Amino acid sequence: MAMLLLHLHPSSSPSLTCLPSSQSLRIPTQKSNQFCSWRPGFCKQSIFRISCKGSLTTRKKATEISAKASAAEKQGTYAMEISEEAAAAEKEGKYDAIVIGAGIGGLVAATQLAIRGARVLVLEKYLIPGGSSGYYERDGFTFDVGSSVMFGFGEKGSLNLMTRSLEAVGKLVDLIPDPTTVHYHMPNSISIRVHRDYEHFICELTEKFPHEKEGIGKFYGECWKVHNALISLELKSLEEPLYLLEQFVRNPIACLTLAFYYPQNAGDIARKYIKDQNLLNFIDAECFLISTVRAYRTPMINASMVLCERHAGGINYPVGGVGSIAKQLVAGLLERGGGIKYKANVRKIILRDGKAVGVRLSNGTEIFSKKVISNATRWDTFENLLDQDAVPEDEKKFQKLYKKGLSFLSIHLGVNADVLPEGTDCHHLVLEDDWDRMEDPYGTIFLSIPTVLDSSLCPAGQHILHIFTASSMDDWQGLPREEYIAKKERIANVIIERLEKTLFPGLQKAITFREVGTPRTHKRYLSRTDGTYGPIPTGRPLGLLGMPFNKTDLEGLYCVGDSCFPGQGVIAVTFSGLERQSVVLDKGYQKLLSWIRGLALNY
Ligand SMILES: NC(=O)c1ccc[n+]([C@@H]2O[C@H](COP(=O)([O-])OP(=O)(O)OC[C@H]3O[C@@H](n4cnc5c(N)ncnc54)[C@H](O)[C@@H]3O)[C@@H](O)[C@H]2O)c1
Ligand SMILES: CC(C)=CCC/C(C)=C/C=C/C(C)=C/C=C/C(C)=C/C=C/C=C(C)/C=C/C=C(C)/C=C/C=C(\C)CCC=C(C)C
Repeated sequence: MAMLLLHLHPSSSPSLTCLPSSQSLRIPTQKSNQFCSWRPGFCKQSIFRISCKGSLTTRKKATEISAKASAAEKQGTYAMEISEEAAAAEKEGKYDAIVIGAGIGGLVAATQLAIRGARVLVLEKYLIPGGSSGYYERDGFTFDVGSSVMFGFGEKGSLNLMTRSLEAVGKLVDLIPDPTTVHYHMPNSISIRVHRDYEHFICELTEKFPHEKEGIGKFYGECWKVHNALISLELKSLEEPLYLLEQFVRNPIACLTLAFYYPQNAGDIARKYIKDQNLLNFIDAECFLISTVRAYRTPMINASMVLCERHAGGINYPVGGVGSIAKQLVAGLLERGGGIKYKANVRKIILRDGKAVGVRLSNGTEIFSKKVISNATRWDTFENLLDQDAVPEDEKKFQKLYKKGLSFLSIHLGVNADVLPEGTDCHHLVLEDDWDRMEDPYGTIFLSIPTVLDSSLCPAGQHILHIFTASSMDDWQGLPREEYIAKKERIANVIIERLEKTLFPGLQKAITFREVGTPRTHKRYLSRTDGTYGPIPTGRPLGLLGMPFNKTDLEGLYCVGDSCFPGQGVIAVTFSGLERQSVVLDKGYQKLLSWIRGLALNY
């Protein structure tokens, strides 16, 4: 293949059936600022199934493959899944593409290539797919490794990227709609639920800040403007000039709207309309949840996508845990002739005449391909997998604009079910008394309780509490083993005590299972340098302007994942996997994009 062709399958509008039937989703527009007209009864917890166009046989085969993979994994033999086509390609040394890493970004890129007939091999260092969106099993509990708030499974618009990526390989996952995206527990006793129903949420927020009713409407209204523009486009890579041209011709208003907001940040727009410092802090928390920085450093396009899509497509939890998404993508990849090898640690990207032509594994094996796609972070890709003299100038630009965000301390708990009050929400953000601690290590606590939606993830009469909070690798390096373990338990206890005080009296005593991970754990199992959660801007960014796309300045080397446009988040890395590369106007257009990114550097 002289070029990579990656884009969404054209036949991609899934049909959604709600079991039992509930009201259909309403997508508010920016005009919809009618507060307090919300009525209860909307979308009770029901499982809905995304039905795919794939044939029954394909789906049956897929289920069998997933079951086989799960069984192999349990027996510890899940080292390699490779189709006959991929095995033949390996023998002939003829892969079209090697993907380093089976995170969601890597798997989406691999499957999108495979459906276009490319011979693809994914190389994953760990034992199972998914990376941060993986899972692990202990004592009857299925824990999500990281991600748990799932966008991209919506019914309408073009942002249902998860559904469409799965559907492209004939796969489906059963979903449980989350009626509340997140329950905020913030300083000054601010307790706010982000209901799936937009008006219900706006109503609750306005009740807390009645004097800011107009500002609230205007800020969120401007977010809807961006969201409406986003959903009206066919979403593909902005690196494809002909696609962009086509979108501009078809929908000039939407494209101009996006171009207008492209270099802007959510915080500046919020400050145009809102004066109350508590409310501005709350909007910072809304952005922090998705970008781990405050609103003035969060691109307006990303903020709008999240703040609106949670009400439009909604947040939906995959039955069986977040890990089922990666399992299904792998099954689809295998059916489309691709392959995946686990415990395959890529040590170097092999360059010939400045061009990426393959990879070398830690056991010395060399595998060659026409293109290499890295799902490792850009730091890992350019600092570890390539020699320093090979790092292109454009990467240095990226490293000036973005730095590694903090890592996480994560606590996975099993608890007796009766410690949770009735009606407890699935996701919580807790910062009790000081807004200034929001971005600090151990400041804000993220809490996810997936078992309030899917009780199959734990033994009867129990719940899972997945708690995480920012933590720096510097805090954990060079400690002797015993000190390391003691420190883990000490800090975890403080976090658990805070939750006991704020949300769940009696929590300590209700714990039946407990496992604590640190930035060292993240680094080890996710192979992310310093265990970083993802890139954050070094200063005040020009919105999304500085974010690099997939193509790198090294011929044959592409990146996907959260250090590519549009950034952190499972739906964002899915977008990053939907690359399409055309040779038409390629070089000149790439130069133009690089020049645009340069503007962010000079700002
Ligand atoms: N880390 C968390 O706790 C957490 C929590 C919530 C959400 N998330 C989201 O998950 C997203 C990350 O997705 P992603 O697709 O960018 O990446 P990822 O980190 O999920 O996956 C990358 C994969 O590449 C593998 N890998 C890395 N280097 C390798 C090498 N040299 N050889 C072989 N395999 C290698 C890793 O083992 C991992 O499986 C982030 O955007 C983040 O928002 C993460
Ligand atoms: C040429 C140029 C440059 C331009 C032109 C103009 C235009 C046309 C433009 C366009 C654009 C576009 C298309 C864009 C797109 C974008 C997108 C898609 C975006 C997306 C984003 C997403 C995101 C950001 C997401 C995120 C999420 C997240 C991160 C999440 C998270 C979560 C968590 C952390 C959870 C936790 C919580 C608790 C537990 C509480």
